[in-house]
Amino acid sequence: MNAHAKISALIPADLPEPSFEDLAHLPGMQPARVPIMRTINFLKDPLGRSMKLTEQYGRVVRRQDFGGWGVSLIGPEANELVMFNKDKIFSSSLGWNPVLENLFPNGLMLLDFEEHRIHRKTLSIAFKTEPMKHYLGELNTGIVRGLAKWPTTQFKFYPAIKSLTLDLAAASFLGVPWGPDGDKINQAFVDMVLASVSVIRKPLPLTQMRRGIKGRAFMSDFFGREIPKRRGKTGDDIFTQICNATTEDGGLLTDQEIIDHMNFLMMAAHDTTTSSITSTVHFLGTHPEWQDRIREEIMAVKAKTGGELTYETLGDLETIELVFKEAIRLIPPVPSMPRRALREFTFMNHVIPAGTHVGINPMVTHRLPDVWPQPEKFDPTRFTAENSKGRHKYAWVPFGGGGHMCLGLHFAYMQVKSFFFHLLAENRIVLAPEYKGEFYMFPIPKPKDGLPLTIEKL
Ligand code: HEM
Repeated sequence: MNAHAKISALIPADLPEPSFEDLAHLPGMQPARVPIMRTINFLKDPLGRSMKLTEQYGRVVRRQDFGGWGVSLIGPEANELVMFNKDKIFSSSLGWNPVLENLFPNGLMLLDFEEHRIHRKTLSIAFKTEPMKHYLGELNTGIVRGLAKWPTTQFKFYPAIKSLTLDLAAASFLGVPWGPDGDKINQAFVDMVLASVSVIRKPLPLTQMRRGIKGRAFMSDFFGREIPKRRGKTGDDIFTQICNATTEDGGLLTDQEIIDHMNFLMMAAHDTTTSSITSTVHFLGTHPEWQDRIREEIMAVKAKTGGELTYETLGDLETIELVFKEAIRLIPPVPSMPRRALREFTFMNHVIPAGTHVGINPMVTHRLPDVWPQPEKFDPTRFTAENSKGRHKYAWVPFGGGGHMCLGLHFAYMQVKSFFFHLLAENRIVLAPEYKGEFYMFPIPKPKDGLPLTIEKL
């Protein structure tokens, strides 16, 4: 496989960039006098603004965000059309590249169609049962060690979990503790992630993008030096698995491909897991009765296994799964997903031209009242088998769907279960009385105040 991408043969070279006039027949925004103000206002309240647009215009909305024109498609049917992508109309590569290409070029999510399929199949080896069992062991050990270091008085949860998930990644992704280079790797990685969501997209001096690009160079160098040590070796960490993964034609990935995949994987895993654990903790704090129900299941697992969380007992922790699903319904870690239409298509009787930037929006779909009665209410029982009957398959899409559905989904569930298993067995999460947490909902949700709380020993 060629190291550098590689626009899929299905992507026309002369794809137009639709203007307001090209989209004028669609419901939605009029051109703003000062477009940057529109972006600023959107960033102030992404959820409120997006909900309002849907109430005002419906499920196909012409939008002017971040300077350009595009279309938001809302609802389960839209999600299915775009994510399932039966007719290969939508390019993920052309959707995500403007956001991520500088820092995470050729990451799996930035590939399309056949090329994507081949790489996805190759990487899947790292998420099979045997390596997953090993990761669980690493997660259990790392979480117990990490929790022991947390204060017994009030502290900000968000920075603490962010640092813990990064430590956990060292063991399960790289198979080593961060070591002497640890702080530098940590910083390089944090810089890359921050740059990927920074407003200034050019690597000008003193910008986050410049720091991110430097971080990428550092990480690429780190992975590049490590690859020869991993090839031909056995190892249960994701990196070693990928260094030895074979493609359909029996070959190994090139060094550059491994570097690109590792950089992307760590980014895809880190902030999303941090965000989702944080929102779950937030809702468990505001609804403590769910902590007790989860604890009962934890105790049952402990009684069964002699105290451990084993791979085989993950399925017994059903309640944490319900709570987690409800938390990421309300606060999806990836609130919207970009694509670009390669051909003209029709949705809900609206003809949408080739080249259009198309956004699908879990943040809004997850709050549609016809799909989710009393959408603002935190109610994990929505996800019991009984209550899920008849719900559209694409109504709940925090992990996406179709060909690009999150490859780390089971890893994420496992990490979340391991975290709460160890946290709640002997502790409870306590928020200040009357605490009302608020989240920045975009680009990756996080609490505005860092989520101050106390972990109280029972
Ligand atoms: C709660 C945690 C997570 C959430 C909510 C999440 C969400 C998502 C979403 C929405 C996508 C699809 C984006 C699109 O279609 O445009 C995605 C893709 C992906 N995620 Fe995750 N993710 C999470 C954790 C992880 C973890 C832990 C890993 C790795 C261990 C991971 C690896 C990936 C990869 C490789 C892709 C690209 C898949 C492809 O394009 O085929 N994610 N994730």
